[in-house]
Amino acid sequence: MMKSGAVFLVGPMGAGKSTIGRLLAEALRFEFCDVDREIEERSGVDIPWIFDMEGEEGFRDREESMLSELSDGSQVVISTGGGAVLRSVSRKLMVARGTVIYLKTSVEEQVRRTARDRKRPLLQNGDPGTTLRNLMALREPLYEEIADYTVLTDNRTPKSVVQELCEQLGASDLSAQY
Ligand SMILES: Nc1ncnc2c1ncn2[C@@H]1O[C@H](COP(=O)(O)OP(=O)(O)O)[C@@H](O)[C@H]1O
Ligand SMILES: O=C(O)C1=C[C@@H](OP(=O)(O)O)[C@@H](O)[C@H](O)C1
Ligand SMILES: [Mg+2]
Repeated sequence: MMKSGAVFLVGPMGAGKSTIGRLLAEALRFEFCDVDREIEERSGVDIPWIFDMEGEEGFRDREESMLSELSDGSQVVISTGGGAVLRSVSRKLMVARGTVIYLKTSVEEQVRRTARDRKRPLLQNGDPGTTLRNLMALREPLYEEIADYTVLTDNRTPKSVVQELCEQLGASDLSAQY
């Protein structure tokens, strides 16, 4: 069942957080926010630019404060970026403010889904498979630590993931219409 407050999607790059967040919000008739897109829209610069000019820690500062600002309400689905769980302040905030869903995805699938995208600075140097495997080793314990629900996304359409989420959240009537 859903706690009161927001619904947070966490998981690695390519898990489908941005895609599934939008669809889940439609199905639940909630608002939708993507932390990365909000940062870009409000600052007028893109994420690669922020990483270049301010470094990863500069981006993490922006991410932490945007997550806090966006999640101060209910009936909202919030898609985070893959590294949002790195800050303990953000992990505590998500646990306190709502329901956390971990979209679990194999590294092989993450590689396939991110292959054509040049907008993820952490994947622009070196072998993406190696990078994603190393990031998962560090981050998966953090996703697992805060998740209320874990859903596997390999070999599934976004629609089928959304359907399962609606059922887990106790909104299966809406997922049926959807
Ligand atoms: N369940 C899925 N099955 C197949 N492709 C998916 C699935 N979820 C997302 N995708 C695709 O993978 C890519 C990355 O998805 P995205 O939502 O940006 O992931 P994230 O926000 O977790 O990094 C997009 O091209 C999207 O269309
Ligand atoms: O894993 C990460 O550290 C990042 C993931 C990206 O979001 P997605 O997970 O939506 O790709 C974005 O926040 C930034 O490029 C950093
Ligand atoms: Mg995303």
